[in-house]
Amino acid sequence: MSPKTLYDKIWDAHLAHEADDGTCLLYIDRHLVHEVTSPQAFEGLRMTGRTVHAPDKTIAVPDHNVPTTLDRANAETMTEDSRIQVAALDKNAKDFGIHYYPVSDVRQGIVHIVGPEQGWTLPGMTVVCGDSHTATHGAFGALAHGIGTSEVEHVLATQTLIQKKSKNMKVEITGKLRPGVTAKDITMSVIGVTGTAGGTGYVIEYCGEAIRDLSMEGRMTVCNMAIEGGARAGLIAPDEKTFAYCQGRPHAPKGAQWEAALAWWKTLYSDDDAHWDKVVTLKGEDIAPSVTWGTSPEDVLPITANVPAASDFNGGKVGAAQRSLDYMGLTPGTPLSDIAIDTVFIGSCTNGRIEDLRAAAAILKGKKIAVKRAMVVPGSGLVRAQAEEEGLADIFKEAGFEWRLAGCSMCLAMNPDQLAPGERCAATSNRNFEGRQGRGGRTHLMSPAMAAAAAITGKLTDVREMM
Ligand SMILES: CC(C)[C@H](C(=O)O)[C@@H](O)C(=O)O
Ligand code: SF4
Repeated sequence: MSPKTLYDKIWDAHLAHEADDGTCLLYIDRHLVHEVTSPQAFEGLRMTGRTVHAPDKTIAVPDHNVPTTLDRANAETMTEDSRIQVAALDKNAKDFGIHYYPVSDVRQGIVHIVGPEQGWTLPGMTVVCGDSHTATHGAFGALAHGIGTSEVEHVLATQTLIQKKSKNMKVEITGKLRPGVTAKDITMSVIGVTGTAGGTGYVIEYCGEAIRDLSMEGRMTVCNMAIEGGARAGLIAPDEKTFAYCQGRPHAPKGAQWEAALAWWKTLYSDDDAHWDKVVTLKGEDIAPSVTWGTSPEDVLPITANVPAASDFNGGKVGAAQRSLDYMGLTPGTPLSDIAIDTVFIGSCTNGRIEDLRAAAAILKGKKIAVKRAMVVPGSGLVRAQAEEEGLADIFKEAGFEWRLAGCSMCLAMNPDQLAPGERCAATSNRNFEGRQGRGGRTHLMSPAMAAAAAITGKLTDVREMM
């Protein structure tokens, strides 16, 4: 048998049909659904009198539009559009009999946090969702990627997806990370090297000692941003940490089924002599705590660097860099650590898990914030409950953070948590596009520990100075 990558293995195991031109039909194991990209898909089913083919493999949760304030049961705080989308999901989940975690359920949260938490996401699966950050689930060695609304309808109706195979890309992070350097710094640094188009046409497998050393939470952070590097999906081969994370989760297999699953999962790795179409290698020790300065995730630098000038870039990027600098209101040559910020946002499917909250709380313990506002938005109700149990919520509140309910929140301006024009935010999310957190808002992406450090000093800060 010819050697295969992990991606090849999962692909082959799910291939239902291959046409002469290479167009394939893949079987889908898990379909995650949120309120933004599903209303027309369910409407399409209704109009053609179809049902959901595999309701037991279809999981829905509202996340993007939901307010995160404690009074959110009072829908007054929602816009009309938001209310309509959430109400549609409530109705569709009920009408079509799929698994559902409504706003009132403690398990509600960001779809990419709820899936793994509930044991829906497992190694070797194909996982899709009408959402680009479905890449997150690749941390389990699942082939997971975003799909469009018409594809959501196709998967609902058939539990299959039409796909063309991507190429194989290996991103290896060798050796150990230095203190203060996290999964977020890895994934941002990779995009700094490859650019936002470097992964286009590829499925990335992240590997190497620094990746193996990461917790499952950290691995999810890394895979979450594969899409920002242009890749179709990001993957990490499952290992003992993956199996331990999955075992005992509500929807993970049990007993003999667990043993059978485990036997298959243990075959899920890239063979030694598998073919890679592209390879990128970074040394773990070279990665620094990083922040973005511009309006693309590739605009990333170590916190010790200065704001670049447009002339530092070549060709096509000069104009984009100038536009970014203007939008961000930054002067070339300014040390990044001199940039004052107004707001801190800790949350999102990139960094809204318990380990992220622990990392931020460790920096904040006994300190007070020096910014106008700061909020922690746990990625799910269960993350929130655990953080309360561990005393993290008290640390945040005593520091001056707002302690919110779960949702996408200020990751994107689809709910009441938004930046005002010109407001500058240290954010743990994954996109720093113009207007992403609110019209005219300015986003600097970083790790939870770095965001906590920024909250204390009121400016972008090297977390290593606080450790
Ligand atoms: C709203 C949704 C379709 C979108 C996505 O696909 O990623 C959102 O989650 C985002 O992060 O921009
Ligand atoms: S938290 Fe942000 S990136 Fe993640 S699904 Fe929600 S809006 Fe998209």
